Amino acid sequence: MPPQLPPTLRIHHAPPPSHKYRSLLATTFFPPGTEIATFANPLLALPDGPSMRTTCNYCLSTTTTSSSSSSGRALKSCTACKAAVYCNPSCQRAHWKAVHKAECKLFGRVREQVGKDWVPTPVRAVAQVLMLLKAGDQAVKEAFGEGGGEWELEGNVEEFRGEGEVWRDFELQATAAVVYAGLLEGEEMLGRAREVLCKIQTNAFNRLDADTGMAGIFLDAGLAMVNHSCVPNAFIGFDKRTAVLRAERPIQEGEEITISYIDNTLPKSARHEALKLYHFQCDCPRCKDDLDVYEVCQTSPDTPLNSFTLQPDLAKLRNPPIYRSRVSKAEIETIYKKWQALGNPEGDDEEDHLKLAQARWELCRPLVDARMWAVEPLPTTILQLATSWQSSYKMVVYALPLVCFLSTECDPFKLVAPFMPWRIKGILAIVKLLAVTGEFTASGALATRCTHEGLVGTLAMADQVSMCEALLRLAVHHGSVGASQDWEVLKEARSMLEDLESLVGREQESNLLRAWAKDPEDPEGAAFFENQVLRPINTLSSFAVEALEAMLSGKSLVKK
Ligand SMILES: C[S@@+](CC[C@H](N)C(=O)[O-])C[C@H]1O[C@@H](n2cnc3c(N)ncnc32)[C@H](O)[C@@H]1O
Repeated sequence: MPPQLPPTLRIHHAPPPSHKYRSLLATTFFPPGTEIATFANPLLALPDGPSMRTTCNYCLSTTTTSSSSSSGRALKSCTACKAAVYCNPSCQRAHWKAVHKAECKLFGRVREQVGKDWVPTPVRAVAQVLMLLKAGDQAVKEAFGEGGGEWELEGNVEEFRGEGEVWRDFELQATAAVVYAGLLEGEEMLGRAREVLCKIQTNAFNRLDADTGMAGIFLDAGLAMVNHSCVPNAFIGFDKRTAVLRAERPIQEGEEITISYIDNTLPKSARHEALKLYHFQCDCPRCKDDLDVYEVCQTSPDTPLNSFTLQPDLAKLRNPPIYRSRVSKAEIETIYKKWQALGNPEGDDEEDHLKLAQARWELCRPLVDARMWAVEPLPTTILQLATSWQSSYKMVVYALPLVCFLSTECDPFKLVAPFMPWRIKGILAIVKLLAVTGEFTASGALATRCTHEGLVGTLAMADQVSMCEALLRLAVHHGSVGASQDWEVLKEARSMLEDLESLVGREQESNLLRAWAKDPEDPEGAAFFENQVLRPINTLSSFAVEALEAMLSGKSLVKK
């Protein structure tokens, strides 16, 4: 079947000298959070090479062990190649029909030649395309064939060819794909394989899984027409084998739809470095005026949506930190470059991790002094520490102020729309830690697990169950807007909320929170949220920086 575009979208051809070529336009108005289109029949959808034994190779649902799927059932290997795995027979049949029939023998060749049972993702993707072209697949021919048809993908081949090292790497990968696909290695075939690889690099989206972090690639000929902006009006979410394009901001009928190909909250030079892969000069407003996250947030049409969030102070979202001018944009670029150059520690040595965290924090010092919490690399530095503390016996309680801080002082400025999946994940992180501290509080163990009196006192006074319920109501509300109903994080939030609602003896609190969730202006409900949820979360958040400073300077936490 030739590719088809959903009726909510149309293609616009930009006249020269624009290098944009084609773009996607909306055929109707989309309010923030609404679904623009789904893409359920991709040309390519594959898990990342190393995770192909723990991910269903057809529907791409993930699992943490090789022996059990997320539903508790074992993933079954293809009996012929023993490399591709599936969560059920219908996924296996569908994959066989879609591509595995052509690629199954590839894994035997790989095993024979390099002794592995997986292939790097781009190599497998190119091999799949070459085999589908050979099999005469119509949609793949239109996207990858030569002849400049309407659906032929942009490959920026000449630009890639001009990049010495990148091109040499492409040549190696293309050769491997041809060999593993069992095709004849003539110059024509190798040339075709290189071109396919250029098209995949330019048009496939990284299928980053918000639940597991595992990536893979996804390529749909229609979705591939969407251009980039560092202040996009849309974003893509993945639900197994389907990509969903959603509005991030209001989109008018006839307006171009844009997404961000990269992490658009990084400083300008880091964004441009990441965009090099796509060979164009970004001239979006964030790039033109070198706006930082606070400046983008200030003018975002989505700011009012935050009135039902953990940062409902819209004036704060519209006013950047007062000391912001103390750190110039050039200084931020330098900090970011030095921070990146620090790299990652090898191995699990605690000392090495601590030293690196100290060096990162010291580099961020000017941002800390200017209270520019949402400017990278500061939020990532805090997130890395929060993540490692969450699983540390000694530090788990101290992770709580950090995640509260990220959800109140960093995320709302970086990702203004509250339904963005990473913001919802941040809220769930608070709930999970409150479940731990709630148990410590109930069993009397809190004071022995934490020496910070302010933290212990706040938790002792707080109604941690109501805090969890309010947070879950926020997560369920925004998760239902910005993600699919099958999103694991949303399902988890729903089930936790059900458990809390069924607790006896807290009907009054639950009723107040239900009233607040239905109408955030409800006076009693709003007052309850303000006093019992927002206030303790802000207090916890206020301990984050001192906890970080104390821990990173090797002091135990000062008693307050
Ligand atoms: C995924 S494709 C997008 C569709 C593309 N415009 C086309 O007609 O095939 C990515 C390529 O589109 C172009 N592109 C994307 N965003 C752009 C932008 N903001 N300005 C100029 N070109 C852009 C670049 O050539 C990039 O490599």
